[in-house]
Amino acid sequence: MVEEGRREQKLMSVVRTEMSLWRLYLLEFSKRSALADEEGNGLYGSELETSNSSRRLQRRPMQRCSDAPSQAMRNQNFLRFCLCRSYRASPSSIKLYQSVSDSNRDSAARFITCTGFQPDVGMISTINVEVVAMKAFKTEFHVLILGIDKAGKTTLLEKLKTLYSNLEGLPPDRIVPTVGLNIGRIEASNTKLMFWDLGGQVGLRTIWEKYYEEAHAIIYVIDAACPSRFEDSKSALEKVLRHEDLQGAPLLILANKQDLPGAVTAEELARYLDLKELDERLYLFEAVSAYDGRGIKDAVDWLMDAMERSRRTETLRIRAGVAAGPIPTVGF
Ligand SMILES: Nc1nc2c(ncn2[C@@H]2O[C@H](COP(=O)(O)OP(=O)(O)OP(=O)(O)O)[C@@H](O)[C@H]2O)c(=O)[nH]1
Ligand SMILES: [Mg+2]
Repeated sequence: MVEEGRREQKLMSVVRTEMSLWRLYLLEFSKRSALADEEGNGLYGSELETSNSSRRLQRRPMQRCSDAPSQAMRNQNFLRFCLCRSYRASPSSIKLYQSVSDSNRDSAARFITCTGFQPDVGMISTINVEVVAMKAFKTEFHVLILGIDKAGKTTLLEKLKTLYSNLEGLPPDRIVPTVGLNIGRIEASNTKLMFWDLGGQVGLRTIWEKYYEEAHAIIYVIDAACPSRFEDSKSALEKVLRHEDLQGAPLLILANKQDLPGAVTAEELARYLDLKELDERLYLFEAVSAYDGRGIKDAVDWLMDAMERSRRTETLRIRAGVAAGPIPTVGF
């Protein structure tokens, strides 16, 4: 009892504001979901309901208050936001439901029940959260690394492996021009990324488009220290951007080889390329060196964020059949 009282006290000190309350739940939530994720599964609500904090809160009587709908909406939005951050999922792949029906249980989607308690307005509410794309949380993002020959694509891929995995990537002096495809897998901030690095020689560029449909994003590498090849880089990139299979794919343009004295900056490169095909695509120019690694982490951070926000990611998820689910209920 004393132990329980202490727990309650501790809980209530955390539950001072709505924000901290939700953080508490999400802590619980993410711990358990992460466990389940390792087995490739999500969680059912009942599993979460057995957690101490949830059980404690659920015992309180249900009440309603006058501004319940707006509070509920605020909660939902905040919860959705937190889930997006926690799982790097896109907001629309997370749907909140009023209740979990038996038919839902049969679906591939998993349910997680969180109990919400708002001390400020004295309202207790139960939100059943269906994370429709539970599997999608562990979806691998496919990133195409493109660019003309000798831009430094494979060197970049090997550097990414060194920076983001336990494997030491190949040193630059062991890298040869790419004829087929190099694949690299890394995990950054709980997100899995798979890179496809293709050969950039003229005769090999026709193969690029075979990978477009499945790609979440493109990294386009340019040798920033070699202005004589900018024109070739620009026209190859424009062709990539015109391809309809890459519609909406976020684009990260890397001004590589910054360790070399003559390398132009990302801004100079952007000015030079003067791309007209960007439309509403998310894009960024970033100065990097695949040799010494500068700029790479910032570039990868941006890329992950862009892929999460990108509508294309959602489209690919839907195509893979993971985002299908019942119609969400708004408010409760
Ligand atoms: N100084 C410097 N050299 C680099 C850098 N990145 C790549 N290189 C060199 O540029 C040359 C081409 O690098 P690769 O990684 O093979 O280029 P690639 O784009 O994969 O070329 P393809 O496979 O033919 O399309 C090699 O000599 C690399 O050592 C860099 O950041 N700085
Ligand atoms: Mg290569």
